[in-house]
Amino acid sequence: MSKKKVGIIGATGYTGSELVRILLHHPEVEIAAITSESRKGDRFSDVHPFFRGLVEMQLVSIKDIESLDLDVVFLALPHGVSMDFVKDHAEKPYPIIDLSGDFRLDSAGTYEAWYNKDHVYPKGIEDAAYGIPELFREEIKGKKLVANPGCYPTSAILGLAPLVEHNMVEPNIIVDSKSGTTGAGVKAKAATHFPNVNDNFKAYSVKTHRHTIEIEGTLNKKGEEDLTIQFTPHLLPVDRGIVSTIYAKPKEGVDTGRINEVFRDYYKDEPFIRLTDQPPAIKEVRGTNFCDIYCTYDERTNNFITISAIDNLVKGAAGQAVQNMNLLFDWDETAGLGRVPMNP
Ligand SMILES: NC(=O)C1=CN([C@@H]2O[C@H](COP(=O)(O)OP(=O)(O)OC[C@H]3O[C@@H](n4cnc5c(N)ncnc54)[C@H](OP(=O)(O)O)[C@@H]3O)[C@@H](O)[C@H]2O)C=CC1
Ligand SMILES: CC(=O)N[C@@H](CCC(=O)OP(=O)(O)O)C(=O)O
Repeated sequence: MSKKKVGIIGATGYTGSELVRILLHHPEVEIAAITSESRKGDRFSDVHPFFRGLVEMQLVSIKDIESLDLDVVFLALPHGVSMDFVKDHAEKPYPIIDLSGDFRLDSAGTYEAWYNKDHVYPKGIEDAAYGIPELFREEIKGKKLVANPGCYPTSAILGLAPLVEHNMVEPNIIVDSKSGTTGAGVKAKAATHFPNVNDNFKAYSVKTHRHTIEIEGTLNKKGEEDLTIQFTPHLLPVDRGIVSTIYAKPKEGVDTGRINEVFRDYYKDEPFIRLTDQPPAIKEVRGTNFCDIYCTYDERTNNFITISAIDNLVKGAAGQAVQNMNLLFDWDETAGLGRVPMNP
């Protein structure tokens, strides 16, 4: 069987180059096009020198992909830009896996409220499946459009889903997350400038981060009552990795001693979820599609505590996108993703 042809749109950024890194060793695909508007005509390895001798192909413009007969397209574009692409290419035969936030929420109104931007293609929101395979495997299969989740939401949702789906927790939940700076993208900005991040640590977007609604909206599809998430992101002085620490009160009458059994059962056949007996570390998942989760109950404070760790560029973005592609094509879900974490 010939390999499927993949297009990667927006590959001068971090998730685009991470997609190339993963797909280079995927047994079922060949990379047919890598696009950039700002660097078209340059070699991919000129933009990302760590690919020298490995990927020497030329970057092309989005308008050049039409002649290539692609089988699947990944969008590694900023939100607000992806939706234009999806609108213009909705009738093409290939499925699109969008890494931006443009199709993750439940309506154009919700999007406009949290992103301060008009949505140009609300039909895409109706058509898209939310791409966390562990929770929405059946909905993702056969879709033309997958809304790949945000990095913080991936870590929070996977750390909470078993408790929410088993109706074990009160609806007010605290999610306290810390991310490496690649989460902010490749463009230079003051917030991620070396002296502002190095040897430093701070919270940002308190009460207002757009991932709050993504976490709430997604978990509400799984639970019996609507949740309110107090989500606070923090910036870590590391390049990649996210740890989320989650606090939830058990519902009256819940058998709190069952928490480990509930998580074990919920994730029993999941190749990328590893339940840990101590709090996980970002270096234990670095470069991989794993989400490591620790869960416990604190009798003194009457809190469930779960702690999850992912690599924001892999399970939080490109790796999960490849996992979604594997589902769409009915391939082994782990194809191309079998890596050992890079530690130290
Ligand atoms: N970084 C992360 O950890 C995660 C990111 N995401 C999402 O994935 C998408 C890609 O993220 P990431 O790779 O970090 O982003 P980057 O900012 O690193 O890269 C975005 C790419 O999009 C292209 N682009 C096209 N049009 C525009 C435009 N108008 N403004 C800016 N860039 C443009 C650029 O390439 P060129 O101009 O050369 O064509 C650029 O390389 C985003 O929507 C992000 O929110 C999701 C989960 C995690
Ligand atoms: C550290 C950092 O800045 N992280 C980004 C989130 C990255 C991500 O997942 O973004 P999307 O939902 O836009 O895809 C932020 O807080 O905006």
